[in-house]
Amino acid sequence: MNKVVLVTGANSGIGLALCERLLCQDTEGLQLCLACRNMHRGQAARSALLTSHPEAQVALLQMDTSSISSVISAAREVRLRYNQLDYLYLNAGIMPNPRFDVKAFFKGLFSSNVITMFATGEGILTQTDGVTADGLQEVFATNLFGHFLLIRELEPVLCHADQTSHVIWTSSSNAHRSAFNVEDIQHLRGIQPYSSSKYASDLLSLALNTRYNQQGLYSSVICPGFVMTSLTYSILPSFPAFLWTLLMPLFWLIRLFTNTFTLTPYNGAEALFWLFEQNPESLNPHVKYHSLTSGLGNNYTQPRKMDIDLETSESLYEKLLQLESEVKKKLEEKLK
Ligand SMILES: NC(=O)C1=CN([C@@H]2O[C@H](COP(=O)(O)OP(=O)(O)OC[C@H]3O[C@@H](n4cnc5c(N)ncnc54)[C@H](OP(=O)(O)O)[C@@H]3O)[C@@H](O)[C@H]2O)C=CC1
Ligand SMILES: CC(C)CCC[C@@H](C)[C@H]1CC[C@H]2C3=C(CC[C@]12C)[C@@]1(C)CCC(=O)C[C@@H]1CC3
Repeated sequence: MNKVVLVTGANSGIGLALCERLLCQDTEGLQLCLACRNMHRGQAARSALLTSHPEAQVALLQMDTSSISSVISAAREVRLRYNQLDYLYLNAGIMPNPRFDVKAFFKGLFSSNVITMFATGEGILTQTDGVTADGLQEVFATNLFGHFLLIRELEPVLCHADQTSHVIWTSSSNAHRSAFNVEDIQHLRGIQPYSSSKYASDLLSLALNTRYNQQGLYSSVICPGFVMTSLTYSILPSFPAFLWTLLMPLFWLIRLFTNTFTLTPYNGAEALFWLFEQNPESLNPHVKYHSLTSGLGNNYTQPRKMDIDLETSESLYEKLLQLESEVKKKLEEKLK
């Protein structure tokens, strides 16, 4: 039986590396669906995958996770194309207008927190958020809410009594409880929308397990480590990509102290790939699976307990359900 795998944000970085790794492992038994907001970039990714795996079944799906109508019509298309979805990788993500606090960085360099700073980016990154056409905070809509809506819309192909399905979130070590407020789930009143959205994905994954395990749907979260992609390049916009490459020897050195410097999309996709091979029923809903790379360059996956609780995850879930019904009502009125 072919396994059907849908990946959001599949046209670049960690998402594309995951697709490449999945096809390397099993070209013929997979039906890959690349969900991309930009079809030109999606086409380029599909062509690259088919060049290295000409026999593979790779489909494209247009979806902008920040747009309610786009998610709803993409989900409708998925329901038409497939009877069952085995894996749903929720990987698309943004960190818009990042601000790198140089002063805090140098202060952190000479503190006892230096390893944590390099592993999580804690204390040195803030962002300025935008607002989507639907009136939602952009980071929340893209990284979390669009994906939540997608799961809800895909229930008929994800929930089967006799078969399990696995939803896998690309979260982050930058997901901090301190950045999240359950009274402000969109992070309207803060300067760390990225961290808030990733912490919310950790909470949501737990709530999904509570509500859906009996229907065969399981959810897990991973952290890819620090990976050089367009998302990280944008943190220092005046720093051209080749300068990042020049810094690689320094990063390899740092890797001797923190195995979270996975650096390449291939390494960063390790935990995503590892989860593909696991029985979802055997996984712990309270842990995050980290992609790690040792000083010698060996990749492995390590579970680490998350700083989350059931009560907050349930409150978040209720608020997401409420927002879902509000946005759907608005959409119906617009279509009338
Ligand atoms: N790089 C790192 O160090 C880390 C990354 N992560 C997470 O990994 C995930 C992948 O990021 P990464 O590979 O690094 O970065 P990339 O920028 O390379 O990949 C992000 C992907 O998400 C897509 N995307 C962005 N916005 C939307 C949208 N509105 N609708 C649909 N797709 C969208 C992008 O598409 P497009 O090409 O059109 O922009 C792109 O394919 C993200 O969730 C990120 O938060 C987590 C921890 C560390
Ligand atoms: C010599 C300097 C130019 C080195 C600067 C390094 C920092 C820019 C990076 C150190 C740890 C990195 C990190 C992230 C971004 C870049 C760093 C702060 C993330 C926050 C990116 C997004 C994530 O989801 C988690 C990453 C953690 C580590």
